[in-house]
Amino acid sequence: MKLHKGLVAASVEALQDIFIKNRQADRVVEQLLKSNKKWGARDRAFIAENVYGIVRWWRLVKYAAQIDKAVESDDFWRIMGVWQLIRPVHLDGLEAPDSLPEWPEFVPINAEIVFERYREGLNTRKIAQSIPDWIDETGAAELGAAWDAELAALNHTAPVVLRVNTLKTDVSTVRELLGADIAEPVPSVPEALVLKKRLNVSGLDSFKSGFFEVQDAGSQWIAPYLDIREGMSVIDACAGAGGKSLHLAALLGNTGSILAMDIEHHKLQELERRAARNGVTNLSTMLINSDKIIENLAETTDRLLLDVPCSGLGVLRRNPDSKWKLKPEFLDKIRKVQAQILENYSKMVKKGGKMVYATCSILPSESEEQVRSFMKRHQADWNFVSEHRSSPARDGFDGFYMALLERKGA
Ligand SMILES: C[S@@+](CC[C@H](N)C(=O)[O-])C[C@H]1O[C@@H](n2cnc3c(N)ncnc32)[C@H](O)[C@@H]1O
Repeated sequence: MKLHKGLVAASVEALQDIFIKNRQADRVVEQLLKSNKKWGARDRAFIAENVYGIVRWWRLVKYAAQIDKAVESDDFWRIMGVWQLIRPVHLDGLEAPDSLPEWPEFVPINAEIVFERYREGLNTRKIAQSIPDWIDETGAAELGAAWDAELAALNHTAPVVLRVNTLKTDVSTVRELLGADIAEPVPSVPEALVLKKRLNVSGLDSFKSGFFEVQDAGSQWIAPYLDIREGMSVIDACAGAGGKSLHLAALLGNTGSILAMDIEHHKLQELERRAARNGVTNLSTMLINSDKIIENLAETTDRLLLDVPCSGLGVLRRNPDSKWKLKPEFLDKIRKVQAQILENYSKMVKKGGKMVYATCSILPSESEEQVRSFMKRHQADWNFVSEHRSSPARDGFDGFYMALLERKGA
């Protein structure tokens, strides 16, 4: 494939935004594509594939390029050139291109040395799988032998998965609208359709009409895990922009009530917009801006979802830049927040009611161990019912954890 210098330069700039200005990769790519409306589908695919590819394989490609810390624009051009050489071998197993274009920016690249370094890098897991030392060590310590496969699976490109909104339509109608060859059902996830071809789904009329939301298949296991029945009161206490609140509303068939809460106002505003599009009529939102808010809701709800803030180490397929931005101190801090949320928010459940504690982390220290430690303190008050995980390696889904607990004594 012939390289187009304008697209390469735009990708280089995007990488600088991500790694120097610390901006989020998906926002950077989205903004770049939006501000270049003349680019065709192939140009857009080039930008997305190269920027995400390099972010995902950042450590390996830097190793092959012999760059320790990318600082100057020259470093990013070199990384981009080296990626053009190794990408076909690394991702598709194809023959590498013979040479790069003779652009001045690529002059320092020696393909022979690049491939020597690339092959050498593949011998060390943290370089081969492009992961910071501390995450590799934490993953190995917590997951043991399972870490290898999970880490490799977390480096795959995630498919686009839709959750059909049963308040408005059904799976076969959406499948027909999108094309049966494009949208395929996912065994064991009844409302999910996985796209076999990249589509700009948010531009489709069926999306604007609220027929579906984009939501990973593993994430779609969480709302049903709460064991809800029509007419129940449900609190989604870490609702964010409401991926799971909307699913809960659909499972309730717009009966009962959902109270969606979060500490961030703008997320709840986005949730309200999405709820209107989805035809949800049983949901209200509440900002958590003091401890009193939670205290005042003591023993008021039949079901509680705690989809707590976490490291996001289960969703690296979708957010590969987060592995470079995550710090050990954040992980320590967020584990304390998770324990506090579980301790304080669980009081909102009525006696005889149920709650689900969920994370999008593959680390037991944020998931199973938090629940074990809660259960140790609250054996008199709570029963542990069950727990489940979606595994990138086993299921091909993002890595989610969910545990169902029941409050004793009705
Ligand atoms: C994993 S995200 C939620 C994702 C959301 N449930 C969904 O399905 O789209 C965790 C959320 O918890 C919120 N959060 C962080 N600290 C919180 C706290 N102390 N109480 C309630 N929510 C909190 C964050 O703002 C974030 O939106």
